[in-house]
Amino acid sequence: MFKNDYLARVYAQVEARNPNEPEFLQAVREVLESLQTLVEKHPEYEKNGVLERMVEPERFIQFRVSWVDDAGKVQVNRGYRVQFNSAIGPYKGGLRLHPSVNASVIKFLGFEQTFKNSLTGLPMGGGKGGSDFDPKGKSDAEIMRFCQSFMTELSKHIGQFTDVPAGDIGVGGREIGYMYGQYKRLRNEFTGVLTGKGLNWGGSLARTEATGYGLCYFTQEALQCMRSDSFEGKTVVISGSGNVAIYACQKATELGAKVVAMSDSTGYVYDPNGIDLDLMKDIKEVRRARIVEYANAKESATFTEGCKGIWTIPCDIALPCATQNELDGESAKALVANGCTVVCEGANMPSTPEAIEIFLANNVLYGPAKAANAGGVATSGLEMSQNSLRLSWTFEEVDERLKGIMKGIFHAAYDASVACDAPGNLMVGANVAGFIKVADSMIAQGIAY
Ligand SMILES: NC(=O)C1=CN([C@@H]2O[C@H](COP(=O)(O)OP(=O)(O)OC[C@H]3O[C@@H](n4cnc5c(N)ncnc54)[C@H](OP(=O)(O)O)[C@@H]3O)[C@@H](O)[C@H]2O)C=CC1
Ligand SMILES: O=C(O)CCC(=O)C(=O)O
Repeated sequence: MFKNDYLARVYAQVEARNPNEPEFLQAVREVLESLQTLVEKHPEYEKNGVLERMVEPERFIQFRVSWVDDAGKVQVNRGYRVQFNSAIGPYKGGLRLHPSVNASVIKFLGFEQTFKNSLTGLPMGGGKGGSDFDPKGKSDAEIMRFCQSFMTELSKHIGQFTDVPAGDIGVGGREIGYMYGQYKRLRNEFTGVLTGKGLNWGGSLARTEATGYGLCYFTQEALQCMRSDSFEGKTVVISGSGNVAIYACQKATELGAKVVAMSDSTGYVYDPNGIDLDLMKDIKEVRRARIVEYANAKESATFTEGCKGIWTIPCDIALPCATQNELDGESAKALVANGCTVVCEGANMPSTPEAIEIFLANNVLYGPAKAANAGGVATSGLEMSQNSLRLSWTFEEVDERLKGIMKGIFHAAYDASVACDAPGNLMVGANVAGFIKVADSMIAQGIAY
């Protein structure tokens, strides 16, 4: 509930304008609720209509993506790009290819991205895009034709100084390659218009690993500063088995933890001996197969259908790395009852508001997505820097910078939580710390920019 009239008014307007967009409303409500103390101390935000402007995307583009499947049949999907906020830099954020993609999902992601990018300390505004195209079961040739058609329209709206997309669910190195090739064909320019590029053509070392590694660096710093503890000896459960989940598993294991479960949209595998990451990578990154294959290949592992059950596995640390609202109140209660004391989010908005309430009420160290998973976009920012410099840094150099950025994000969120009378509440802290830089830049740039 809003104790502040200004925030209540802004939220009521967002609700009225976006009535069928539950994910977007959820993301906006969380941020506005976190800003109560700040806006009371800073009347300039209301005076300059900052919040009214911040909740409305600068631009929302929706377009037809037609392509021809392997049987010669015409298919039509819907493409999106939201250019949410450019106050502190060019729009920046991933592209998602998944049948669940719609305006609400794209807008919640773009809204969150604005604060996340601000937290990295790098000059990047917020954007996001994608399509309801389902890559599952499509041939390479179909993926290529879809990506080319998608980029034919998207290319009119992006550019290295305007908007720099990257990967998200369903978009990895293969898709970025097809899209980059099409952009180059259309524009005849070799620029850093996308990140997550291949290493031979302008990509950055460590971008593939960055979101998962960054999640663990953030969690490790939070554990150390708030609990005098670490990953060492901990049992970890990770949902998902895509880019973020795989590299979170790798880094958590390197830091001394045992990851005992991972999932995909069909179900989860439990391996009390610890996930065999080489096997998981072969199944997911090479064969693009279902996770049941892990249990088929590994005697120590079991497969259970359905995604939710993964949160009933006893663990010390839970890292949700699949998708939005995958962890609800019931799952949060199960985690707490089984002794879980740390939840840090690799996915965007994976915990429902009920789940977050349960974590906070039970003193769970809760690391919200826009802080904890910012390592991916931060390293995309480092890819942009390298492209501008016409240089490539070593893996170690990028990884060191990533580590520094993740530690910095934890401290910015923690310090802001203290300043807002909510010490240790990293959700409030991340929202406030991310907000201030964007809000002050919007004021500095005037209203009609
Ligand atoms: N890639 C990046 O750099 C960043 C990603 N993120 C966020 O991390 C999350 C994962 O992204 P990423 O690893 O890149 O994506 P991938 O496509 O590589 O993997 C996604 C994983 O999540 C599972 N998943 C996706 N949708 C659902 C669903 N509706 N229900 C259950 N499981 C689902 C997938 O299972 P299946 O294969 O069966 O669909 C897969 O295991 C997303 O929330 C994304 O926005 C955040 C910051 C940066
Ligand atoms: O690397 C990027 O630009 C975007 C990463 C992303 O989509 C995210 O942070 O959610």
